[in-house]
Amino acid sequence: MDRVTTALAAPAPIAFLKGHGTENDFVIVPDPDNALDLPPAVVAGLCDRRAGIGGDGLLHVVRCAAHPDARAMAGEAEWFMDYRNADGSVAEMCGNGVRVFARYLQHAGTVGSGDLAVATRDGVKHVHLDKNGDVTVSMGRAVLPAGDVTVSVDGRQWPATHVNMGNPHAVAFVEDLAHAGTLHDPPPFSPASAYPHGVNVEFVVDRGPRHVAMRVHERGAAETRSCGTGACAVAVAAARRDGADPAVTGAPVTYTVDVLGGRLVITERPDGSVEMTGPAVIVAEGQIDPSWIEGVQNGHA
Ligand SMILES: N[C@@H](CCC[C@H](N)C(=O)O)C(=O)O
Repeated sequence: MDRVTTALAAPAPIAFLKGHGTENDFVIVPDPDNALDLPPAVVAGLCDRRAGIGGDGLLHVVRCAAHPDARAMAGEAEWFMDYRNADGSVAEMCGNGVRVFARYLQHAGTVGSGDLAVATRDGVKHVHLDKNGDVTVSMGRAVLPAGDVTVSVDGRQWPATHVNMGNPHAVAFVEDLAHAGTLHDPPPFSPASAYPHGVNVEFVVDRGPRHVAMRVHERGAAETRSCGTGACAVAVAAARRDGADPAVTGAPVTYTVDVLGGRLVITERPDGSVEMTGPAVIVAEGQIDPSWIEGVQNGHA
C-alpha cells in the first residue's frame, strides 16, 4: 500500500522593517489587511532590545478599511498607523512614528514624494514627504488643560505644563538636563488625578532665543532619544512661558527643539495648528520567524 505523506505547511515568515526619527526607533510591521494578531506580549517581545528586534515602539501598517479603529477615516486616508508602545500598550499618537510611517510607505513604493494623509487614533494627520529630505507633519492643535501639575525626580520637584498633543505630556523647565537623573522609572507626578492614563514627561532647558533642548521619559517605554509629540508640547509650553501666542499676535512662532537623537523644528500657527519637521530613516528589512512569535505567546521565547 502506498504511504501518503501529508506535509504540514510551515507558517509564513512575517516581514518587518526597522526605522527611526531622531533616534526614536520603531519596528515596522506591514500588514495591509490586518491579518496579524499582535497582542501586547508579542509587541513587547518584538521591541525588546535583547530578546527581540528592539524599538521604542511598533508601527503596525494597516489599511484604514481593514481596522475597526480606523474604518471611519477610510474616506480621508488609506493607511492607519496602529501605534504601540514598547511595553505593548496602545498610544493615541506618535510624532516621530508618523514621519517614519510615511517614509516606509514611500520606501515601499506605495506613495511618492509630496503630500499624504495618515490616519492615527488622534485623527488624520497630513504629512509632506521630501524625496530624501525631511518630513513635515501637521500635528493638529495643542490643548493646555488648566490646573497645576508637578513632576519630581530624586527628591527635586518642578511645576509642569500640562499639554495634550493627542497624547498627554507634562513639560517641566529645569536648570540642567542632568537633574532628570537616569530616568529609568516614570517620574512621579502630582496630583495623581492629572493623568489617569499615565503621561510622557519632558525636561527642558534653554539653549538660546526660541531654541530649547529636552529629555523625555515616554509612557509605555522609558527614556527615549526623542519624542515628536513631546517636542511639540515643549515648543508650545516654551512659547506660552515666553509670552508668545500665535492666536493672539497672528504671527507663527517657531522653536528649534534639540533632543538626544537630533533636532526637530516646530511651528505653531495663528489657527493653533502645530507643524513638526524632522528626519525619518528606514534602516533595515527582515523577516520574523513565526515560531519565535509562537514561543513569545506561549511564554517561552
Ligand atoms: N515617541 C512618540 C510618542 C509615543 C507614544 C507615547 N509613548 C505615549 O504613550 O503617549 C512621539 O514621537 O511622539
